[in-house]
Amino acid sequence: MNDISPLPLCEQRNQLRKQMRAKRQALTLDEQRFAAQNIIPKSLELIEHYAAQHLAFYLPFNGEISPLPLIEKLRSIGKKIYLPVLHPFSSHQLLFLRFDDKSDLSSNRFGILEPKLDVRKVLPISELEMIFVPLVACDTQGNRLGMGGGFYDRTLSQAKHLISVGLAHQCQQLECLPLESWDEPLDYIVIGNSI
Ligand SMILES: Nc1nc2c(c(=O)[nH]1)N(C=O)[C@@H](CNc1ccc(C(=O)N[C@@H](CCC(=O)O)C(=O)O)cc1)CN2
Ligand SMILES: Nc1ncnc2c1ncn2[C@@H]1O[C@H](COP(=O)(O)OP(=O)(O)OP(=O)(O)O)[C@@H](O)[C@H]1O
Repeated sequence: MNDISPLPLCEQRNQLRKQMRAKRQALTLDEQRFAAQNIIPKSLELIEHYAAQHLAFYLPFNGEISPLPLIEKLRSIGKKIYLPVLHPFSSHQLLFLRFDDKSDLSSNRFGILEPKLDVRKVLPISELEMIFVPLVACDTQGNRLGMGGGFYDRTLSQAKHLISVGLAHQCQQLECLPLESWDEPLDYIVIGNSI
């Protein structure tokens, strides 16, 4: 007998993750460069709209859209930039550390660069104003599928004051994502259009 039962939700999400990770990794260097520039005007508009000074970003890996040209621009106009660091004791929690010219970086257990842990550089999350998040896929309602660790869902559920902005390649946006009860929708998604 054929099994026609639908895949469990977590399996559907894992399959989608795999497909969507492959799509962003297939982008060419030129497409990546174009997209990283393309997100700048809309992101600046949002930041100025909220007059935000303390902004969290991420360092790109695995084909994620790069916020680095945007970060450079923001630093040149005096904004304070923070990056996520895996919490050393509290599993699946993130700390946010100041990122400036003097930041020492090292790879975390996923191979993502992050500032070396230094308690003097940690910003309490209550003082962050906006958070720009990476994603594997998003939908037109602002829902997000990430790498599967639940790091950003936990952060967003603990900091309701944060204005959250997803950064995505065009090929990462779908009509509708399969959602779980703990998923935290984003306030905005900025799409980096392709060439
Ligand atoms: N650039 C960036 N930084 C980020 C995130 C992110 O998605 N992008 N995160 C967002 O949460 C956190 C890290 N979360 C991650 C969760 C899973 C994997 C990952 O590669 N998982 C592998 C299994 C690897 C293993 O278990 O060792 C996989 O799924 O293939 C990477 C990052 C914090 N920093
Ligand atoms: N607010 C929360 N509190 C506790 N556990 C949570 C919370 N949010 C998510 N989780 C747990 O995290 C795990 C992964 O969640 P999910 O697959 O949605 O991660 P993701 O959003 O893709 O990952 P990430 O945010 O790290 O990119 C799930 O097992 C879920 O139960």
